[in-house]
Amino acid sequence: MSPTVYYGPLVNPKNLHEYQALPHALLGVSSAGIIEWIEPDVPDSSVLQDVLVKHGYTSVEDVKIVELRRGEFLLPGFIDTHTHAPQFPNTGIGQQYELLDWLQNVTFPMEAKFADVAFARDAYKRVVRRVLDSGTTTCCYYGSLHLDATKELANIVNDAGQRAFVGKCNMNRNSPDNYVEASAESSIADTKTLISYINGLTSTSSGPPLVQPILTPRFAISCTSPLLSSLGSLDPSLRVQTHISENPSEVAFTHSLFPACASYTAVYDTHGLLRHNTILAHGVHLTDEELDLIKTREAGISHCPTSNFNLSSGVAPVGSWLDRGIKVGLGTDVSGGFSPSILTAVQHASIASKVVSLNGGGKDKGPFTGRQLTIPALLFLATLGGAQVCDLASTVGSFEPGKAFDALLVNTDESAGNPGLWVAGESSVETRLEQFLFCGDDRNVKEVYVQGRVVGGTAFRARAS
Ligand SMILES: O=c1[nH]c(=O)c2nc[nH]c2[nH]1
Ligand SMILES: [Zn+2]
Repeated sequence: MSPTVYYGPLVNPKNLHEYQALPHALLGVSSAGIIEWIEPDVPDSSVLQDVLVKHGYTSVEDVKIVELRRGEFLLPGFIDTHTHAPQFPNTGIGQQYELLDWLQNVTFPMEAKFADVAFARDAYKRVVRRVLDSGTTTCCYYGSLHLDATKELANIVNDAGQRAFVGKCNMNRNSPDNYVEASAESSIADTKTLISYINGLTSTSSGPPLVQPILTPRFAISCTSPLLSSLGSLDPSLRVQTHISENPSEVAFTHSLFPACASYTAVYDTHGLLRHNTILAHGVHLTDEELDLIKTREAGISHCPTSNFNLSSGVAPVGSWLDRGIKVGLGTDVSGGFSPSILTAVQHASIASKVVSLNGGGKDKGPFTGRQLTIPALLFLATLGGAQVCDLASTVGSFEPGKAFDALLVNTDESAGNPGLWVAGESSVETRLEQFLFCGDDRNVKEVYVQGRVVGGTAFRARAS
């Protein structure tokens, strides 16, 4: 890969309160896919040569220059902090159920099919392509409980060049006979085998491996205490993903299974699974004491609003989490959620925050509690917030020298094939971003870059076909 310089509009999240919108930016990416420098304002392309010389190139010939066209802008890639690869074939069905019935009637039967590795391979190829083309450059994947199928998922993600965490479910109780692990010991043995396998994959890009293993206790209900303890005593540098406090019946069942634990959160904490690299999906019904514990342990929460609406789980008080300083990202949670796109999660996160706001209360507790999420906050959750939750904020989530170039080239021009929604003429970068977040879809995702390499998007697909 040659060094590349991108020239044109760029959107860069900074924090929950602000983002940069630069109409004429220059961004230099090394041949290893690392951002080397950003020039925020180069309105006149005639000075391009001077700027390049300043950054060590002797001439324009030394680099590939990608000049963005009308309606295009660069955005850091989306980070999906929670989804289930083996549930994609179920997308869009089952919304009549709440969580526990949905698991029994819809989800476990589908996941059980992933015992068949050929079936898994076929499904996972399509899953990973769809997720990448939706603009997700980093994804936290739950696999099924099957070792071989989850190895296939890791292979496919690695071959596709996506940055990802891949885990196989640990679940040795309260699951159907045809979809349960035989014992805590066999669950741990398979988990260790998967970790070694993923750590042994050869990365398709330069730099650190894009695919990493992640511990995946499905949720407390499906794991015995010995299984949770064994997982908690594996290498603490391993990330953990699990579900928490999604639905009232789930919370009550969890309390009945772990009567000695003060709370659902305490179940994970007492088993060594609540730590700075833990991703907790949902958290809709967490108490103040639990939120304090999550903050103390520096764990993060994956907010999955599409799923929370779809399975009638509730409306998460995300603003109060943000005011407490808890790390928050977005998750699609397919197929509890019915869309693989973080854009849908952004839209539903906005609506969920408006529902919380309409219900009133708590506005005096901080800038986010009880208020609707702003565009800077929504953008942050979809990018940098997700990176923090994944313990990857020094690598991805925004455009900064030293970070990987994980990015989207967004096309909001009429020609993208999602026409009629965009303000005609020369609208500002801010307007285009807001319209993309609320009306955009994968037709507007022209190129998807992971570590500088194009791995998805409409133009990528057109070139491949
Ligand atoms: O949204 C969810 N999806 C799942 O597959 C699941 N398993 C436990 N809890 C869960 N919640
Ligand atoms: Zn989930």
